[in-house]
Amino acid sequence: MLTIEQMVERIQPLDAEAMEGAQRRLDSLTKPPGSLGKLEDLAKQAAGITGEVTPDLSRKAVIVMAGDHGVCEEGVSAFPAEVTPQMVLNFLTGGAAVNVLARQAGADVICVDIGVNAELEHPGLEQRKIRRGTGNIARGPAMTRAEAEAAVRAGFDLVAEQAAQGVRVFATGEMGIGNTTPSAAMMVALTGLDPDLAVGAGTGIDEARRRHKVDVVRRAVDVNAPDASDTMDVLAKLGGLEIAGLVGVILGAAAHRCLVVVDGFISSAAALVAVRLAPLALGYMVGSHLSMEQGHARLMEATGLNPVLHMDMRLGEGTGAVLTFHLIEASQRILKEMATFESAGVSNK
Ligand SMILES: O=C(O)c1ccc[n+]([C@@H]2O[C@H](COP(=O)([O-])O)[C@@H](O)[C@H]2O)c1
Ligand SMILES: Cc1cc2nc[nH]c2cc1C
Repeated sequence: MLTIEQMVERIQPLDAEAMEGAQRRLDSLTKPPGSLGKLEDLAKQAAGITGEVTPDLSRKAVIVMAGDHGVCEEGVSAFPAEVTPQMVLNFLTGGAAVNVLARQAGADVICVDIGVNAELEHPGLEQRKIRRGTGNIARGPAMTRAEAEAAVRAGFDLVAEQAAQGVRVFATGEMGIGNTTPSAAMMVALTGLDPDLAVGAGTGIDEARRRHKVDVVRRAVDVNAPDASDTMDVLAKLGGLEIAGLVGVILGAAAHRCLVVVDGFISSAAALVAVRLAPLALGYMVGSHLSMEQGHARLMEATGLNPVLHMDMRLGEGTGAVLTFHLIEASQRILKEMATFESAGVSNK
């Protein structure tokens, strides 16, 4: 059983030699140097991550972590908490948005019950429940430190299993009614940002309810008084089980030299925790889209991620990250299929 420190120690810097090889290959292709912009960055990053200039990135998976939130009793979401287990069944029968987009991208959907407040049974469900939902963060801690560590470990171990089966590209997905509240609370605790700028409309609350949610976030940070220099303390006191699970997914992907595409607001809160625990993990992450959730741009900036897509989405589930799989595939095809100046007989300057 790995400790958080042992997971972090397994993360190595990107392979500079492979990145230089990818740069040389890109510069030999029939285009002005750098003219494919972020597609070139993605190709170089994939080389640095895998250690190969033209890696096999055909196996892709989105890991959808599901968990419930005690803070829902404060009236912070536009939807009732029952939607979390209901949507888990929808993921398992293939009817959710992420299922559709993953089918199109040729990616597996792995649905994980890490903290749903219901007993769920389905042959396709990854059962890794730590507890049935978190405590209400407006009144006390979300979970114990041991529970937070167990949830991180669950995500790390799942990625280890998938990487052993050949998956090289992961997307972070989540489902949890109420989870924009703990995400905003963690962001406030870790960055010192004004809660009014971190709290957004989530599933679609009106401005009066958003102001109430700002107050709930303020109370959560005051009541729990997490130590901002102790990232696991912030995660345990203010986080969520699916958020902690995604921290493990990100650390696991980095430790196993896989790409991990970070989805929207909640996934980015997990990414911020992951970079605070393991700064080297940032090199393994790919920013996907800029969510409509207020605070996402600042959260990505605090994490060091850049969004490649601006699609006005705010669904979660990993939908924006799975869309970004197409751009990763595009960058690989450029590396592998374009003619070189030499092969095509095109003058290079
Ligand atoms: O990914 C995002 O940027 C995002 C923004 C707003 C809402 N969500 C999703 O909506 C749920 C959380 O919203 P809420 O209002 O219940 O806190 C949860 O299931 C998330 O997957 C996701
Ligand atoms: C229906 C529904 C689907 C979702 N998927 C992710 N968060 C969600 C929230 C709701 C309410």
